[in-house]
Amino acid sequence: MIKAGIIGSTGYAGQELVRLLMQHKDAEIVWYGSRSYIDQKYYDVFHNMFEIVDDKCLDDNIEELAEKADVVFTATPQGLCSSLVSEDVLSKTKIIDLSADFRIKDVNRYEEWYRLKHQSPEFIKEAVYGLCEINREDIKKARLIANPGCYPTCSTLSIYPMAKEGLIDMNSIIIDAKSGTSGAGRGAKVNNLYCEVNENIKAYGVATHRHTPEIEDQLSYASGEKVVLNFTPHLVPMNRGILVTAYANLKKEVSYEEIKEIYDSYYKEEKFVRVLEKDVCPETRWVEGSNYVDVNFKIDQRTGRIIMMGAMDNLVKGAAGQAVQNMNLMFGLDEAEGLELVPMFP
Ligand SMILES: NC(=O)C1=CN([C@@H]2O[C@H](COP(=O)(O)OP(=O)(O)OC[C@H]3O[C@@H](n4cnc5c(N)ncnc54)[C@H](OP(=O)(O)O)[C@@H]3O)[C@@H](O)[C@H]2O)C=CC1
Ligand SMILES: CC(=O)N[C@@H](CCC(=O)OP(=O)(O)O)C(=O)O
Repeated sequence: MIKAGIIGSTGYAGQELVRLLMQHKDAEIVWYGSRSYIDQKYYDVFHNMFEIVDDKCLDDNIEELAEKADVVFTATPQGLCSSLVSEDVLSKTKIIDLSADFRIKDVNRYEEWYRLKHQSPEFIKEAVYGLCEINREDIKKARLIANPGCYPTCSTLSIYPMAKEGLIDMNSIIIDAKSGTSGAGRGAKVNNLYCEVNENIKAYGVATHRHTPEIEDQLSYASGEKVVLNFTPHLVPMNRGILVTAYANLKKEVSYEEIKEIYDSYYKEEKFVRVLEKDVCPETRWVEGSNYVDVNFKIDQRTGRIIMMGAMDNLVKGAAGQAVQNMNLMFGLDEAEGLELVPMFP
């Protein structure tokens, strides 16, 4: 049995990790970390866990946790994981960080976009970007995983085959994305109050969102070119879900069949990426509660652009599901263990 500790188990991403790990046949949770609920029963925070989890929340003692756990998930705000990582800790346990601390290889770029001083830049090089479909072999050998961001996961997987095949002008990409409110976390913020979010849709972080450099980096690695793009997220009045609609100029005339063959060749062996049938647009409701990313594309012959689309659950493939997928790879398990979740509807 893999012993798992979760720092930040009382947040939205953390509670989703608890839900998934409870159903994992090779893992058990040994540490329900919290900052605000120390010594309180976990089910007092999340009553869906009544008579399922009897443990109490514990503080974030990384030294003790590293001794107890084979893997530690940090589902905490930016900057916390980097303050905990050390050679001593990594010699005892593996870390899967759900925050952005180790996602961006250039520390200056991280500090500029996140307005934070990185606490352990010496580990950035070692950290593996945990986008399983792309970095699978490196993940298997890793001690420290930078679990990808939710928007970057959906955006990168939607665009990746076109970028890798050199079929689009990499400096013409515009990504329009939408997220449910759980993406903003459980902490109380005026912008996320019911009356602020309900019956409303708005853009935020326009031209400044912190996921921009992460998506640019991943698409640069894929295409071998330095990518600069526009990324505009929107907040929508639903609990879960991310929808990406991305636009790019095609470098040459291509047919639907050619591009479909390319998407299929990249993803036909990928359990969690579903390339939809012709003219079917991805919808968040068809992936909710599951680890699937649904992708598709449409060629607009009139404008010479391709429109690439993706939908996924921000808390599953966008956070906890992908983290468990990473854990499975790191421990030599079936990658899908604990993740064969059928999407829920309605
Ligand atoms: N929500 C999402 O869809 C996604 C989130 N992520 C990332 O996962 C991480 C967690 O996000 P999310 O669950 O949404 O956030 P929440 O605000 O819902 O939860 C944050 C968690 O971190 C704990 N925490 C907060 N501050 C500290 C601190 N200073 N020291 C220790 N623990 C602390 C909280 O503890 P307590 O409750 O006890 O105060 C809580 O358990 C973030 O880095 C986020 O970017 C990644 C992908 C998607
Ligand atoms: C709706 C909303 O606010 N979403 C968050 C992104 C989700 C998240 O927590 O970001 P990571 O994937 O980088 O960890 C945001 O825009 O900052």
